[in-house]
Amino acid sequence: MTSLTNKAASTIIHTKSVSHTAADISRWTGRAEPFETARARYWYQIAQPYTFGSASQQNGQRVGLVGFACDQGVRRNQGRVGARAAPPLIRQAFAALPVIAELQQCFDNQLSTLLGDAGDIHCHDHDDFAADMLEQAQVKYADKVNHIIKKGGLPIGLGGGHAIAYGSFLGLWQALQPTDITNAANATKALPRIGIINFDAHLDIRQSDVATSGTPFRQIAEHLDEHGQPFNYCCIGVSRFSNTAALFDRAEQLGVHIISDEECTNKKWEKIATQITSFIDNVDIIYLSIDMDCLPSSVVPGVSAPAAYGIELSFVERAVKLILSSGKVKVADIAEINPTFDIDSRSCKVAARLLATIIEQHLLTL
Ligand SMILES: N=CN[C@@H](CCC(=O)O)C(=O)O
Ligand SMILES: [Mn+2]
Ligand SMILES: [Mn+2]
Repeated sequence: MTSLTNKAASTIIHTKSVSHTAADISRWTGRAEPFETARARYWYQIAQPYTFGSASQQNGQRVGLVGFACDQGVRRNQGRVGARAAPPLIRQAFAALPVIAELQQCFDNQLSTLLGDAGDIHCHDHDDFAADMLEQAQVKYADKVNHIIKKGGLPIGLGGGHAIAYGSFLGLWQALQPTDITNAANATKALPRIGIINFDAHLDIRQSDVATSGTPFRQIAEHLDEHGQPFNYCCIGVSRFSNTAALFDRAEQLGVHIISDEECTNKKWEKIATQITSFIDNVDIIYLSIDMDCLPSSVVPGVSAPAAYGIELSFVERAVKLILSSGKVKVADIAEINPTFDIDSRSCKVAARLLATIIEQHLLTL
C-alpha cells in the first residue's frame, strides 16, 4: 500500500507556521452560586491549565483538553470552512455545565486534578490551499496528545475539522512506542491492538493526493499497514447517501466494521451493543472519535457537512458510555463543529454535552 498523504508532512516545504496558545483560564466562566452549597459546582470552577512538565512524571491532570483550531482539511475537501473557530466555543459551553454529584463524591478533595486545559493548536493562512499548515498542525497537536497519554491522562481533542483524527492517532501511536528500544524486552514487546471507533455519517477513507478532512482513517490504515499492524475500524452512523460506492468498496477492502445510520435507528439497542462490545473485545486500546455530523442537522446545524438523517443524540450518548466503560479508551476527539452555521449555540451545546459524557464516564470507570 502506498502512502502519499502520510509522506506529505515530511516532503512539503514548511513555508508557513502553526502556533500553540496556552490555556486562558479567564475564559472558563459560568454562573456564580453564592447562595448555594459548594455542591453547586461547575466545570469552569474545576478546570486548570494543563500541567505539562516532564512526560515521565505522572502528575498531569486526569483529562487534558487540546484544541485543534484548524479547518484546512475541510477546505481541501471542498467543504464549508469555519470549524477552526470551534474549540473555544465548545469549551465555553462545557465550562457552564455542572459537575455531577457522583463525580464530586468519587473525587471529593481531588477535583482540581481532574481537568487540564492544554490550549489550542492554530493553523494560519487558511486561504493558501497548497501550504502545509494542516500537516504541521497535526504534528504539533499529536505532540500534546502523546504527552498527555504518557503522563497517564486522557487527551480529548476539540476540532477543528476531522483531519484532527490523524493527529489524535499519531499522538497515540507515538505514546505507544517503547522509549528504550535498547532494552531487549521492550524491543520484542508486541504493540497493543488498536481499535478505532468513529461516529460519523462519512467513512473518511477518501483517496487523495493530500490529507483532507475526508482522508484521516485511510491515512491511519496506511500508517498501520506500513508498520505491520492491523486496522481495526468501526464506523457508526454511516449514511448510504453520504458515501460513494468507491468508498464502500474501500471500506470492504480495509475490513471496516460499518454500523449504518439506519441500523442505529431501526435495530434494537441490544443488537448494536453486542456488535460494539465484540469489536471492543477484540482490541486492547481504543481511539474514540465523534464527528458531530453523525447527528441530524436539526440537532446540530453547525457542522461542515450537515446530515439529512443522522443518528439520535440519546443513541450516541448510550454508545459512548458503553465504549468508555470498557476502560480501553486512550484518546478521544470531537470534530467538525462549524460555529458559522450554528443557531443559538445549539451545536456547541450538544458537543459540550458529549464532552461531559466522555469525561464523566472516563473518570467513573478509572
Ligand atoms: N469529514 C468529512 N468529510 C466528508 C464531507 C462530505 C461533504 O462535504 O459533503 C467526506 O469527505 O465525505
Ligand atoms: Mn462526517
Ligand atoms: Mn468525519
